[in-house]
Amino acid sequence: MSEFEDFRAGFVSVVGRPNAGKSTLLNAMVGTKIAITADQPETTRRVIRGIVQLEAGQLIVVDTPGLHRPRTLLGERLNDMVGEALSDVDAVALCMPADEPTGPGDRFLLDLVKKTGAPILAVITKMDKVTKDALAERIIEISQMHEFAEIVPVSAVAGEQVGLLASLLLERMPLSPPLYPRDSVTDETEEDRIAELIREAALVGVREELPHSIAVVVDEMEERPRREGEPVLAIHASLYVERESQKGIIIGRGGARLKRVGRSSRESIEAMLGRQVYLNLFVKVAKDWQRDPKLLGRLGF
Ligand SMILES: Nc1nc2c(ncn2[C@@H]2O[C@H](COP(=O)(O)OP(=O)(O)OP(=O)(O)O)[C@@H](O)[C@H]2O)c(=O)[nH]1
Repeated sequence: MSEFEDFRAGFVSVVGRPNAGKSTLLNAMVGTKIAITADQPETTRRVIRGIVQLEAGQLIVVDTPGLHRPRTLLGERLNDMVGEALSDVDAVALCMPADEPTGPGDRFLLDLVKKTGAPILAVITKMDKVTKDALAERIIEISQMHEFAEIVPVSAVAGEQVGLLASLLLERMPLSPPLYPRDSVTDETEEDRIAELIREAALVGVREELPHSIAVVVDEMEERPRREGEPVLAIHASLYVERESQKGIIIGRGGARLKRVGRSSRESIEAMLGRQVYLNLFVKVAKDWQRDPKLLGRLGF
């Protein structure tokens, strides 16, 4: 009998309108921080795979950028990524918040994911935000939308029913040996994850169009020997904005804001890597990068 005879492994697409709680759910399922979260909608830019390692199998979770009407080339690319993320999945988790009624965005997404032919599980996110009665009503409302494979209320923040959701998804995965090493949590590179942590820190408290103008690239990482103890990891990263005026906002009076961003991203990078790092952040202007195909490519889109 082979080691993985009853093992299941497959791909799950997590979809939902902006701010539905997809990234928080993904992090809770994986058990570590893979996707960054923020209060502003449309924080998620790239398709991130988180790998949920379970006793009896592996869920490769694809996090999709919130669907929205494309206004820029970046917007169009994001929507293309949603299409790619949806092809060839074994199950879809359609996230809808408990504290907001069903809207046209949810129905649009439902029609889109129906085309995959994969089982669709309705996930009612943020259940901690509503009363039991309100949740019961929301379940009824969602059950009338479509014949879902399951309707699962969860709270990623409180960790409620996240494990149940994972096992309901796993039941729908094909029998397969592990698709990724048993100890990996993502297929993102370390550089990408570091850049995302810096972007997350830079997003705190910024408003209007600025969040979409920020991109982060890790330029270089080097081991720096020290006279005593372990070497320190030096990270050089560039934080791009689209206009000179935005540079001032990011840097802040006397560099105070940039210092805060540097400190908090260094702390989260150290927590992720479990070691001390030295972070060197540069703020640069890449004029209108969201509309410039060459710059988009260079910034990793
Ligand atoms: N109370 C509560 N808040 C939650 C829960 N899950 C997510 N949130 C909050 O909802 C907001 C949006 O969460 P995200 O996970 O970034 O949402 P998203 O769907 O990935 O958003 P996009 O990147 O816009 O697609 C954040 O402020 C989260 O803290 C939950 O279970 N309970």
